[in-house]
Amino acid sequence: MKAGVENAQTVLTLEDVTFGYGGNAVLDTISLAFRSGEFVAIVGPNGCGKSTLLKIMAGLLSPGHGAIKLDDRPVSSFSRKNLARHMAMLAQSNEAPAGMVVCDLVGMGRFAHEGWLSRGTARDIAHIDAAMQTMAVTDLADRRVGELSGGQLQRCRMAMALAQDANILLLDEPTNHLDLKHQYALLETARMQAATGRAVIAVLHDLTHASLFADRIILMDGGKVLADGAPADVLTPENIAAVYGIVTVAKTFGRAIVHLPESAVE
Ligand SMILES: Nc1ncnc2c1ncn2[C@@H]1O[C@H](COP(=O)(O)OP(=O)(O)OP(=O)(O)O)[C@@H](O)[C@H]1O
Repeated sequence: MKAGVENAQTVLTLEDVTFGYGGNAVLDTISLAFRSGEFVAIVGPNGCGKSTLLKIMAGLLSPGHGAIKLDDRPVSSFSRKNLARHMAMLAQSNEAPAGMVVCDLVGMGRFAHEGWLSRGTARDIAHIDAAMQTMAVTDLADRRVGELSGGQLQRCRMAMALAQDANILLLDEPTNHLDLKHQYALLETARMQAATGRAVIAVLHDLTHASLFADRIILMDGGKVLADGAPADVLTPENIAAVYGIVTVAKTFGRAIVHLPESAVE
């Protein structure tokens, strides 16, 4: 565990969660606990159930069996608005209202905090401004969403999630559409969010990024958790071969673990 999060508390738990779409089983008896102050990367091959797991955590899907608890209370017992005060999710889908201007899109992140008489308060505006600055989209504030590039939109959507000011951040492939600089900036932002005590749980495909930025990696395969722990313990060539079916050579650069195809290494 990182320095500074010794007092970390378990904020989200999954107990024996199973889920399937129709008759097709996707998640198989998954039990996990997430703590405040940790940045957890969920990795694994296409179709292994990562996004489904995130949607289950967010209460967007109900498990067939098992329980999901937020601060020891079933997620299903929270109203959507109350849940949004605790959890923000950056979904994989890039859909957003094309005619809306960026500052209003980011402002949608504040809906959980707004009451009938307290809409657009100074506090809301401060959170919106801070989130836009963090994601370097302030200069896009008056642009229409439909006119943005893919990367610009992704950064605005992340700003919306940050504006929500929730204790748990669920990020589904957050670096999608981003260039290298903005990929690193987003992952650094995610790490900083964890450093302030939030639980950050991100689905990532780039294992090097996961090793570089995450405190803990959950490796999934076929709807199950194959490994869960520190990056160096999870991202072994044995685990990569078992899950992705490729033979790799692992090189380390500081925290970063890079898996290169064995056939391409001299
Ligand atoms: N709405 C849906 N209806 C039916 N099947 C679905 C639905 N969404 C996902 N699936 C199936 O569930 C399985 C897990 O999908 P999921 O999106 O969770 O995987 P993933 O690990 O996030 O994949 P990727 O890395 O490709 O994004 C896949 O076989 C997928 O085809």
